Amino acid sequence: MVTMGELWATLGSVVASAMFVSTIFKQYFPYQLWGYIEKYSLKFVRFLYPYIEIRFDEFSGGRMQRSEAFSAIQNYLSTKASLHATRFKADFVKDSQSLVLSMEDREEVTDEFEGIKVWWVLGKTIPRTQQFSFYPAADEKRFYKLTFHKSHRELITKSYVKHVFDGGKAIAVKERQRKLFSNNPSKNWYGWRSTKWSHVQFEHPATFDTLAMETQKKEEIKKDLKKFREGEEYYTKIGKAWKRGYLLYGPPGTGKSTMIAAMANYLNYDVYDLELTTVMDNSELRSLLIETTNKSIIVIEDIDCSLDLTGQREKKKEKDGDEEEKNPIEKKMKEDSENKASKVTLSGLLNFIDGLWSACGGERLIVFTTNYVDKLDPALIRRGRMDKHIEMSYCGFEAFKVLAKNYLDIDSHELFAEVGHQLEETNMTPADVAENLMPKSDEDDAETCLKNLIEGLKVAKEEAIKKAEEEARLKAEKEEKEKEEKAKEADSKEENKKGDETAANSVKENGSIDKEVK
Ligand SMILES: Nc1ncnc2c1ncn2[C@@H]1O[C@H](COP(=O)(O)OP(=O)(O)OP(=O)(O)O)[C@@H](O)[C@H]1O
Ligand SMILES: [Mg+2]
Repeated sequence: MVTMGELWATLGSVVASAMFVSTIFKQYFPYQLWGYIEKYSLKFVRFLYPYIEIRFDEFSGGRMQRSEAFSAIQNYLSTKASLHATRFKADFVKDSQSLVLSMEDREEVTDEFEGIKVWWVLGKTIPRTQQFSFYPAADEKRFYKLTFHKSHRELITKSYVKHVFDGGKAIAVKERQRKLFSNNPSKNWYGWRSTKWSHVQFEHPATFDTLAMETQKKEEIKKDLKKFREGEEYYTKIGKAWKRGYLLYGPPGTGKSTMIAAMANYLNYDVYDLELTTVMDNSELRSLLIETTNKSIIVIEDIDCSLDLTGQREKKKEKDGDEEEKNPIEKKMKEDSENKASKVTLSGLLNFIDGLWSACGGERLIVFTTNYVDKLDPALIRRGRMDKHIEMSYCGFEAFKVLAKNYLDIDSHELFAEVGHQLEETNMTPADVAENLMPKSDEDDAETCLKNLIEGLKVAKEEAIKKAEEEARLKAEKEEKEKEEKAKEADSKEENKKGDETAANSVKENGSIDKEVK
């Protein structure tokens, strides 16, 4: 079989002869004939070299954006290169567990598609300008060159190239290291290499298997997520942006943050942890959200604390208004501190969730968490914005069984019945159950841990009873006070009434005396 090297050697001699012939022609033939000669010599070369070349540059659109095609080809060829090439660049990905080999510069890789052979070469061009550069590598322009026989033009340009892109993208999804992004304060957004989001590798061990929750509820959430992930066509069909809002609510320690991690692991998505208190205003919020990538979960934790959802800021300003004129220096200081505080508003957030943001990109989940669902504005959590509401509640027996399996590696035990009975009577968060179940030393076995939990549940129950009694006492006291106050009020009203009547009577009497006098 002819290799590309041999082909080039043949071509080299043909080109040399052609150049020699062309020099002779230029000397002895008139200028008008050159056009014809060039045309026919090109045809001749094409006849001798029946191959087509396609070049895929690394950067398209200036140097700003790395070409998607280049990355896809790189991924696709990383699997082929390990079979054919002899020189590689090696890299570890995914926690140093798998080695990725990619082609070295100018290395040739052959591939076959439906019995047709094609050649790939990684090339680079170095600019000829003699400029001094701090980053010489940044001036190089790399590209992949695909060569194939011209008789397969149709098949290669349509089917094969698509096959390579799809294959490359699938590998990227599989090999991708997921990231946890946090937003930078806007004062750090500008300057060399600064970004709006910083990231670290996302490596949270939580999964739906380890999440303590009723099985039925868990399955429902998993199905919902799966439907979303595979729903590109469906969302296009119904004319809706490919986004979905989740609201997780429940007391602290019931697993809201853990659920987000499990979701990200299940979907294989990146996580953007959006800290709203460092976002100055709605336009900053917009530019942050626009920079998020697809296949991601955007998380806003404790939404009730990060946003002024009750309009209290407005009220506070009104109250301060009276004092403004009294102390101008204080007023200025107050203004400065207010200017520094976040001015993201509910309407800004809402506009973005279902307004403009819908137009850019898809495949994004937005998850809000709160401990107090009642505090949230109904406008924020209506379906369409927050499509799915999930209540994370106190630990039930099913959730306990998951924790027992996670922490003690047991599916059943004679003490389970007692734990179940106690859980029915006491509200304990999965976080507290987990803490009680965790072995505190090497000597602690499953039985000791379960006994600890039962003890913990009993204590919690007693405390809850005491708290309820205390609350009832306070309530009764308050009611008693209110009653007394009402009685007092009624008394004073009665007295006032009586006073008024006496006065009216005396006026009447005076009037009749006056008449008599007349
Ligand atoms: N449902 C659960 N399943 C498994 N582990 C849980 C669950 N709930 C809580 N935990 C454990 O408790 C810890 C705290 O839970 P998590 O941070 O998810 O609670 P949260 O609901 O986000 O609380 P907060 O409202 O305070 O943010 C977790 O690290 C996890 O180990
Ligand atoms: Mg949390």
